[in-house]
Amino acid sequence: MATGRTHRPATRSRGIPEATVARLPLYLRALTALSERSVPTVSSEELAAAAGVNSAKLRKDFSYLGSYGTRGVGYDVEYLVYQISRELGLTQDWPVVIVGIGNLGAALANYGGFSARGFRVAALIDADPAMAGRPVAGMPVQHTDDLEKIISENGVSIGVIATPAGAAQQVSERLIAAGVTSILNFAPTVLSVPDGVDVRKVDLSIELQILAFHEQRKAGEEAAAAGSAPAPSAPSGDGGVADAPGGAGAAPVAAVEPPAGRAAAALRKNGPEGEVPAVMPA
Ligand SMILES: NC(=O)c1ccc[n+]([C@@H]2O[C@H](COP(=O)([O-])OP(=O)(O)OC[C@H]3O[C@@H](n4cnc5c(N)ncnc54)[C@H](O)[C@@H]3O)[C@@H](O)[C@H]2O)c1
Repeated sequence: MATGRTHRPATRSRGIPEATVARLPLYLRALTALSERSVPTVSSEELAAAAGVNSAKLRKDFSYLGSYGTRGVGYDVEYLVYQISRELGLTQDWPVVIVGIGNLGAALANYGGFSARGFRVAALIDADPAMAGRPVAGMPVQHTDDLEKIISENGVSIGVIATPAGAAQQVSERLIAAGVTSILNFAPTVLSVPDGVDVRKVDLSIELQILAFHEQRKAGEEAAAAGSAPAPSAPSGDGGVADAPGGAGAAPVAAVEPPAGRAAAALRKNGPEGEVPAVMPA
């Protein structure tokens, strides 16, 4: 697909694995809470527990950052906050646009957590002419006619899509042609994007389906333990998703139809590290 722009390759700095990158925000959230309580150092066990990650994995992840901690003391909280923020690119301001200012888009625009983490909402964009100029979260909604101009004037590289599913592909193509290279997609559809464009997908209904799967399995196990019925067979291992931040483990257990046509092509194109749910397992 011609995009009118050369995209940077989707590689990670210093070869940090994608799964590690996906856990860095979990560590950062836990470290920020410690920093707010003026805790100076933290052990790998404490931090792993606070982040909901296994401590051996945490130590391995931090080794990619060149951070090994001090025996008997642990990790310096402030320095780790800085290191992880730098690795995630959070030491700079990232302007983002939100496209589709309905229920979800307006809620996202009102969410204070973006700016607290260095993401400045540069513009709110909607296709409904009746929305144009209407204030949402203190900003006037702008019409999609001006999308390209808004992206270029604000130097936006991250776009959030909160439109109906049917509009999302076309919106993504316009965003990308205008210069956006990362998309957070809330619409329940698989986006087909060129190489070099990163897509993260948030789908709460898929998360609920995964929980439903676990509820069903637990109910079967309880019934089996009570001797009233055999437990239904379940995939072996730890339940599939808990160890796979970034969502690579989420899709196989979700009760969804296999994707067809363009969606399947996009999945093949993006590969396992491509368009993946952005919701982290707890
Ligand atoms: N990922 C999740 O967990 C999650 C949760 C809730 C909703 N959603 C999805 O988010 C999307 C928005 O949901 P909602 O409840 O806010 O819907 P909504 O109908 O309230 O809002 C959609 C908005 O998109 C605008 N729009 C439509 N086509 C557009 C286009 N081409 N360009 C720009 N704007 C356009 C509409 O004018 C409207 O204001 C839906 O796809 C929904 O399925 C996802």
